Amino acid sequence: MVAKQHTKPDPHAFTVCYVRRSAHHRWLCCDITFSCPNQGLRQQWIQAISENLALLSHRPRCLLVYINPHGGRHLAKWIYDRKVAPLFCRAGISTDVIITERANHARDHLRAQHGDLKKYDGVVCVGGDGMVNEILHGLVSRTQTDHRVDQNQPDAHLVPCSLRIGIIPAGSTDCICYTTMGTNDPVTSALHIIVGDSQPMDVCSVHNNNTFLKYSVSLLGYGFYGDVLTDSEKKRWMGPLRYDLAGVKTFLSHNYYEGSIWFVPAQETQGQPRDQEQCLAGCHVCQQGSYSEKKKLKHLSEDEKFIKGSGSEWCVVRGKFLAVNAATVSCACPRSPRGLSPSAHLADGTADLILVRKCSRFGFFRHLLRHTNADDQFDHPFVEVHRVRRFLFQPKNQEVSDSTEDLSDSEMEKRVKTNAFRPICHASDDITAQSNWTCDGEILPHAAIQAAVSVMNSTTNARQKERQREK
Ligand SMILES: Nc1ncnc2c1ncn2[C@@H]1O[C@H](COP(=O)(O)OP(=O)(O)OP(=O)(O)O)[C@@H](O)[C@H]1O
Repeated sequence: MVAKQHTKPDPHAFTVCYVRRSAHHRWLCCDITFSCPNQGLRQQWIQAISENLALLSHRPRCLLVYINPHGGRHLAKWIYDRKVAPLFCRAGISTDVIITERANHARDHLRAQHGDLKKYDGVVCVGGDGMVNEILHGLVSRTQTDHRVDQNQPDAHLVPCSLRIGIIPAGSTDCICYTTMGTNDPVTSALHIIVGDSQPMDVCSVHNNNTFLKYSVSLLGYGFYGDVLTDSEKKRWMGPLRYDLAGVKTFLSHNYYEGSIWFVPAQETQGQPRDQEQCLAGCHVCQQGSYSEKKKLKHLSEDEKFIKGSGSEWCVVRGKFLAVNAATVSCACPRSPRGLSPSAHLADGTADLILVRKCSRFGFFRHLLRHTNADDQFDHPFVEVHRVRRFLFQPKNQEVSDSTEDLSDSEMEKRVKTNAFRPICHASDDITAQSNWTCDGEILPHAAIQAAVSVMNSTTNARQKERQREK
C-alpha cells in the first residue's frame, strides 16, 4: 500500500503496508518490513515503490469527509479519528473534514458546491444509512442540476456522479455498507476507499405526483417497515435499541393497508428473486443487466425510452398488505445476514418488490423470523415477490375511479405517455389512515409514489463481496 522509511532498530530497513483478507469479508492493514544491505538500496526500493503507487490514478489523493456525530451510538467521530484517519494519513490522502451540525447539512453543502468539488477524488460518509442517503441525494442532485437533467421526470436518464461515495459505517443498521461489502467494519471500508475500489449501484428515484422526492439505494418500505421507522424516530435517544422496541410495537399492532401496486417486471434480466443466486464479485447478472440496459436504450429517443421501460408490460396487484417492500439490493445487515431479498443484485437495474398480504400474526411472525435464518422467507402463501424495473403504489383512498386493470396494452402505453398516472398519484394531506414509506431508513411522508430503478456507475468505493473459502 505504501512504503515508508524505518529508522529503528535497523536503519537500512523499510516497511510496506498491505491489505490482507480476513474472515467474514474483513480486510486488515498489515506491515511487512524489508531489510537492505545499505542505505542506497533502501532509497532505490522506496523510490520505486512510491513511483509505482503514484501511477495508480484510481486511488484517491484528496477526500471530502462528512461525519454525523449523532448517528448510531454517537461514535462516528471516535471511529473516524481512531480507525480511519490514521490509515488515510499512512496512504498519503489529504482530507477536508466536516462534522455535520444538523440533518441535511451534508446534502445542502454538496448541493451548494459548484466548481469546488473538482479538487476532491471522492466523498466519505461516516454515519449510517440515512447519512449515506443524504450524501447520495446531494451528490446525485448536484450532478443532475449541472447536466440540466429534470429530476421531476420519473423517466429521466440519470447522469452518473464523477465522485464516488466511501461509506464508513457508524450508524445503527449500516445496511448499505454491509450489503455491498459483506461487513460493517470501518477499517475494511477505509481500505476499500484507499485502494480506489469502485462499485456501480442500482439507484431508485422516487416521485410523487411527478415531483421528485428522493433517491434510494437499499429499501423502500411501506406498511410494517414504514411504521417501525416512524415510531423509532420518536425514540432516537435510545440508539439502535429503538428499532427493537418499535418493531415489537408495530408487530403487535398488526396494521394492514389497502392499495394497488402497478409494476413493470424485469423480463430480460437473467436472475430471479428466488433463484438462490448471490450477487458476488464478477456477478454475471449485474454485468448482463447494465449491458442490456445500455444496449436497449442507446438508439431510442427520450419518449421511446419511457414507453419501452414502462409501457406495455404493466401488471397490477390489489389487496390489503401488511408490508410492501422494494429491495434494490439484498438489504443484508448483521441482524439479517442474508437480507430482505437474498438474491437481489447490486447493479442489475432492478428491485425486488415483496408484497406481504394480510395474514395471521403467527404467519407474519414466521415470515419475519425467516429473515434471520436460512429458510426461504418468500415460501408463504401470503407473500409474493417480483423483480421489477419500476413500480407505482396507490393507497386505497386515492385510487382512480376507472380500473386500469382491463386496459389493452396500447391504451396503457398511451396513458403512461400522457402522464395518466398524474391524477392517481395525487398526494393527500390526510395521511392518518395510511402508512409512510421508509427510504433507506428515513421517513418519506407520502403514501402514493412512483419509483424507477437505474444502474449508476462508480457510485461507491466498494467492491462486490468475494466468495469466501470454506474453512
Ligand atoms: N448533526 C446532526 N444532528 C442531527 N441529525 C443529523 C446530523 N447530521 C446528520 N443527521 C441526520 O441523522 C440521520 C440519521 O443518521 P445516520 O443514518 O447516520 O444514523 P442512524 O439512523 O442511527 O443509522 P442507520 O440509518 O444505519 O439506521 C440522517 O438522516 C441525517 O440526515
